[in-house]
Amino acid sequence: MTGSILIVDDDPVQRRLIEAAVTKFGHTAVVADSGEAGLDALDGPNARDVSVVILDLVMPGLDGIGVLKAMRERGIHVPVIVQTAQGGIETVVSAMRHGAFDFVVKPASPDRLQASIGNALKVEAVEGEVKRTSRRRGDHLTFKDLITHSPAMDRVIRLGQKAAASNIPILIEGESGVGKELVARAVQGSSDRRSKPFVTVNCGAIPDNLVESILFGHEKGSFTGATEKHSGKFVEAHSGTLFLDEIGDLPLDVQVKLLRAVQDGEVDPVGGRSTVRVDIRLISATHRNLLQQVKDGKFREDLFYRLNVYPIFVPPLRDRRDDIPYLVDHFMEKVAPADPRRRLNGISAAALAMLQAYDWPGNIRQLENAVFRASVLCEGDVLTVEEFPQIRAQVDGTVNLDAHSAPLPHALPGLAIESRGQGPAAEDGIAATEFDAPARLQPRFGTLRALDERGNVRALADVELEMIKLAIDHYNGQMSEVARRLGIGRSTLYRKLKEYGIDPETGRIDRLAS
Ligand SMILES: Nc1ncnc2c1ncn2[C@@H]1O[C@H](COP(=O)(O)OP(=O)(O)OP(=O)(O)O)[C@@H](O)[C@H]1O
Repeated sequence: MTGSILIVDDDPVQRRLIEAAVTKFGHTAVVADSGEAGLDALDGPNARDVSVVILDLVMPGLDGIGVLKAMRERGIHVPVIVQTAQGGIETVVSAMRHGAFDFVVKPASPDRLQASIGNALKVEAVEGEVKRTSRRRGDHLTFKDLITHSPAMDRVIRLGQKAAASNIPILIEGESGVGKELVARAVQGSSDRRSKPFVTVNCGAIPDNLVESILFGHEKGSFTGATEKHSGKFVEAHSGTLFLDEIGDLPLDVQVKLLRAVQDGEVDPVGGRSTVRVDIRLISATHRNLLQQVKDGKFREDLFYRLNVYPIFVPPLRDRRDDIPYLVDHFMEKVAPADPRRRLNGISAAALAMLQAYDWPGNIRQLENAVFRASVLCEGDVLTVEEFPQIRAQVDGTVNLDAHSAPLPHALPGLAIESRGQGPAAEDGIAATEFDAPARLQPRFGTLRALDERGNVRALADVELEMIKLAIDHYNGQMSEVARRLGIGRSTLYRKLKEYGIDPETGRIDRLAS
């Protein structure tokens, strides 16, 4: 299988090396010398038909993570193979969280690169088919489309259903990839506005100087580049729902205008002489702590209270691990080929235990990508730990996978594991009656991995980072105790936390390593 491969790297030597390798494998190479040029090749007027992207992580200007984010915001689903000089686990996590398909450490061996491109092309081919099939379902999502069996999500569904019956502004909070947009769509799909427009704006993805015109519209000639009149997202969403994602990223001056639009139901297009009345249902979402943003002077307090009339918090996947088997089944089903003979029979108990033990920093989006990739690349008839190499690399050593190599004795209700399509229950389409949840594995606390995913000794900095996180967890965030036990001063500890981007409150990494 061959395709057109976009190579995004600021280093000319590296670019040429990859280009030569890609061409040798029989693919067509397209090169871009910056993140911006890479995006341009994928989107907009210069867009080319690209099947796979090979992306450098560290670049001046728009870096690799920035490109991954922008691709997601713009709905570009081309598989991305990330390459970087660092092979630290945090870098892998960061790239995978942002939707990277695979990860190679520079200098990548030709074999590794070829295998990775081959896999990406396979996934790309199936993904196109899945997109076409799922689009047929139409746009009306309801709360029934949310796959969940966890009490933590009951509250979300209850609040969402109630909100759907009114026009009250909703603020959906939760980490990236937890399903905030899905909840917003379910609210719209369960409301009277279901057949009206649902307009999404990702406030974090728009350049600051264009936010105002994109939201409120502009008149022709109102600024350089405004060659046509543009109605703006508020007007587009008239009579329907406007979903403002990443609202915490909105610049302060635009917040003033948003407040007026929310309060008075009127917008002022840039360069326009008159105001335009709009009737919209507003749903905002953020992965940030908006209240903290208010305290830090980054978000207007008056706007916060206007938006936060009805808050809904969507919990991270690690707080609802019971959903994982159901989600895995759902995502496997989504990519399953129509031909029943080519379908997978399920997932092994060990693989499921591993997925349940993992923390999923990229939440459901990351799980969806992992299952998708695993299903397409699986050569057997059951998904095993081998099909989740990136997750395995992170869980290995903290979870005893061998203890879970035996098949699961029973299926979950409505979910067959390692026995799909076999046995009387499955044949009847009836699930096993006895609920025998797969054993939940907790990582063995106090264990640090010494080797990386390629079997080499891990860098000291990575081990140090993990050790600090473990200590914070172990001593419940008591920083004096953490510093004392690690044998360093408090100021050294705080300096290290800053260096690694660890939030002293939570012990979690805020900054993305690259
Ligand atoms: N409960 C669920 N059942 C099935 N699929 C889900 C569920 N929650 C999320 N997903 C899927 O996970 C992916 C991420 O969800 P979504 O885009 O809604 O997350 P988000 O919180 O809005 O992310 P971000 O903050 O990055 O915008 C989507 O493909 C979505 O369909």
